[in-house]
Amino acid sequence: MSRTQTSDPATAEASGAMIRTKDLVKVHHADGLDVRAIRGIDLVVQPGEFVAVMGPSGSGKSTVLHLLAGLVPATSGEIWVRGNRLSEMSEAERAVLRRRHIGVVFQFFNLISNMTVADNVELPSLLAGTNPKQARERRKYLLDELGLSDRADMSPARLSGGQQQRVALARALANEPSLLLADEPTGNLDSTNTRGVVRLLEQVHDQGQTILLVTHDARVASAADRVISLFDGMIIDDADVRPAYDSKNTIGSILDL
Ligand SMILES: Nc1ncnc2c1ncn2[C@@H]1O[C@H](COP(=O)(O)OP(=O)(O)OP(=O)(O)O)[C@@H](O)[C@H]1O
Repeated sequence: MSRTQTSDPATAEASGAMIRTKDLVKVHHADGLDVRAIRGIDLVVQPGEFVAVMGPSGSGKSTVLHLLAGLVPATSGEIWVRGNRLSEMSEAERAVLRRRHIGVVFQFFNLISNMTVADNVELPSLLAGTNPKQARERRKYLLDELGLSDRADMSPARLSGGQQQRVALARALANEPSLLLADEPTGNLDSTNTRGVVRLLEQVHDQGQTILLVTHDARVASAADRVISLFDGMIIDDADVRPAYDSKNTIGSILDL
């Protein structure tokens, strides 16, 4: 069922959307060239939704995530996250919004190599003022769920790309963010580890957190409530793939969990 007609930004603001964009445009400037990466996106994501963003290489998926995380400014148009208009916030205010409410996993994991895996995962909780015992328990739970408990005391620099990617996901989820933004969280993973990540995303979703992730993997997209297809910087399809807020139905059988 196409739902592009129902994503009305005006309605969404009144209904407390987690994400709202209006006429969002992003032009990258590089080597004297202008690349129109995002060409007018109106998007509404409600709290608790699990949204997968798909599309061919270069269609603008990563750019959308960076914009929503407030890491790059829009060329024109507006973005609201949890009702905060990103363009009206300072850099520092956007950093606070991310630290308190948004977990981000990008293709470059930005793990700190002179800290252990455990410390990397605990850091966001400690920065947010969580007590150390709780931060440790949350870290243990996440690393266990992602099959990384035996790597806790190592430097991330000594892990494989797929392991680093899972550490980055654990770090993003440490604070139980109300919004998870993830770029290809299973891109480097074999099917066993993909199942582990999807299982964790299902749990996060069941707890009511909002997820917006970019994926090329149809198995991961099957876990979502909604799949948005980008092409040439525009949304060309926006479809409910299963009843919203019913995350316990088909994914188990699809992934043979
Ligand atoms: N920092 C940048 N400077 C210049 N152009 C950029 C920059 N980042 C992205 N682009 C261009 O913007 C367009 C969209 O890129 P983006 O990375 O968002 O696509 P994508 O759908 O995530 O691709 P992929 O699936 O390959 O990661 C591409 O044409 C890309 O070359």
